[in-house]
Amino acid sequence: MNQKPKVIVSAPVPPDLREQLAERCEIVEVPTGQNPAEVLGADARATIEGMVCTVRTKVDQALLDALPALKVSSNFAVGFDNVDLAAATQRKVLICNTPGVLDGAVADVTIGLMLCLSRNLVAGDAFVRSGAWTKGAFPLTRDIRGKTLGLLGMGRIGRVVARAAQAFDMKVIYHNRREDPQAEGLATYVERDELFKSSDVLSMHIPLSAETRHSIGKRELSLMKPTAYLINTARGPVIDEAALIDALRAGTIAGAGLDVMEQEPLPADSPLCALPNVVLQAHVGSATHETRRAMIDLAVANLMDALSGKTPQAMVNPEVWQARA
Ligand SMILES: O=CC(=O)O
Repeated sequence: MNQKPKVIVSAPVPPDLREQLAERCEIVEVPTGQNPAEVLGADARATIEGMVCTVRTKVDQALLDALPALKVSSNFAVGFDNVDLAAATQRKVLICNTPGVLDGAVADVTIGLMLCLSRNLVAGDAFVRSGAWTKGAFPLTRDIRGKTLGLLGMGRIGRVVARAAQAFDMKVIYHNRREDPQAEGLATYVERDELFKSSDVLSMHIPLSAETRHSIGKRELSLMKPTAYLINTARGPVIDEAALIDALRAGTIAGAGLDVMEQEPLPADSPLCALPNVVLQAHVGSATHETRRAMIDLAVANLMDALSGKTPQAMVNPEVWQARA
């Protein structure tokens, strides 16, 4: 009888799914976010063929060196900025992720942040609770209806946000590396600077990479309208946070809604926490019971498929798979 392949589980896999995985693989537990190279001894690591992990696991050169038999690493996330993709591809380690199943949940948080900012809903809650309402009316806010929503990045999530914005009668514009035929009828392509200049609400839907890190800085922020809001549900480091804090303090832009930051978890002494024109969330774009279940189902299916020779549904570096065939 063939031995079951050994896999690291370093993600919240629910018991029923864990049972299915255990029928096909030998599970080696690594607490979520801990480095398998530090948790496991060299003997245990030597025969690991697969891994399912969160973005808190850095799949870098050092970890790849520590897992010499690794064939597949399956991210419990759509983002894969935790992975040194060039190193993984060079070592023929297949990287999988969870696109598609979280688009609606992330889009919902994007729209939620937009409404919180434009209608000042978070401050409104505090206003009522504190009794301030008994002393006077809450200040007027701003409509989003008829305004322009700009999307930087027009992938799956951007398209769901664009569709949702139609229900608010918003004009949607976008900028991508190239014009996207799938955006036709949903949003109008504009040049990058035009996106910053024309948006009343500007939302980030780009992945984090060497190219996009700090790609929104002082220059981009200075192009924006002083009445505009910036929303980030993608990855914190795509924005130069120091420049954003300066812009928020100076009133270069009206406010920001951030589900992601440069440092996560965000410490309470971050200047962001002291800014009244910011709405913060704890990186919860995909954090619903339904969506997280769909994500872990897909992440584990990707892992089991890759180890059993079946083409996984979602591969980040499919060239590794093709080269194996
Ligand atoms: O941030 C969440 C993800 O990348 O899935």
